[in-house]
Amino acid sequence: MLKKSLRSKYLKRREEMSAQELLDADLSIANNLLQLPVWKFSNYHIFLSISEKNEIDTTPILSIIQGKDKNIIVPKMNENDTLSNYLLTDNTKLIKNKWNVPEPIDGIEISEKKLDVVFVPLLAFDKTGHRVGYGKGFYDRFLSNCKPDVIKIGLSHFEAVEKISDVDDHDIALNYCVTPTKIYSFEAV
Ligand SMILES: Nc1nc2c(c(=O)[nH]1)N(C=O)[C@@H](CNc1ccc(C(=O)N[C@@H](CCC(=O)O)C(=O)O)cc1)CN2
Ligand SMILES: Nc1ncnc2c1ncn2[C@@H]1O[C@H](COP(=O)(O)OP(=O)(O)OP(=O)(O)O)[C@@H](O)[C@H]1O
Repeated sequence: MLKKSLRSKYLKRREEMSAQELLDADLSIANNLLQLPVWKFSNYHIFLSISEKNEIDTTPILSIIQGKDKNIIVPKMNENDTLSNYLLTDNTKLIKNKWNVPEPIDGIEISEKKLDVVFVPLLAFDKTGHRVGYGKGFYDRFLSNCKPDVIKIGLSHFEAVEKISDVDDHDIALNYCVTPTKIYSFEAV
């Protein structure tokens, strides 16, 4: 399927989820993440959710990472469709930007090269680990600046589609994708 049709199909599926379904999904995903072999590192990058768009609420995952005493780094959108990344501390003030993404106002900026694990938002993904987002290429651009062995973990409400047919050279595949019921590992692909 083409990215454009996947985008509209999965935005709609998400809109149709009930509050209880969303809550269950968030907790199951956080719980499944504990099984991944990714917890020995220091620097974990995670998006803060757009609740208005029924995104996976990353709050339970934040608690897990905090509980493990790791550094948490969160993105801030720039005008030119790039991301800057800031350390999340007790003092970090978060404000929703015009797309309803909670973001730090300022703080300690962290280089992409320091990140060990990145949790990636998505609308749909396929069996080879390619993903579709909102379509501005933020994450493809950001991931291309991370170190080559950064671990990329997609978080998805829904299971994999067979194939995204218009994958291009910019698209960076995930290492894992976690859904409420399954852990996909793309290491061998
Ligand atoms: N929580 C969260 N943070 C994230 C992402 C994400 O998917 N989720 N992103 C993942 O990449 C980036 C933000 N991506 C975005 C891409 C497009 C639009 C946007 O333009 N939205 C319009 C509809 C589309 C349009 O008009 O072109 C809108 O909401 O009105 C907003 C954010 C960075 N931070
Ligand atoms: N590394 C990059 N450098 C320059 N342009 C890029 C890069 N990655 C992606 N793009 C451009 O960004 C646009 C959107 O890409 P794509 O459709 O893959 O977005 P997406 O992955 O769905 O969105 P997002 O990453 O924001 O969730 C495309 O025109 C693509 O060419």
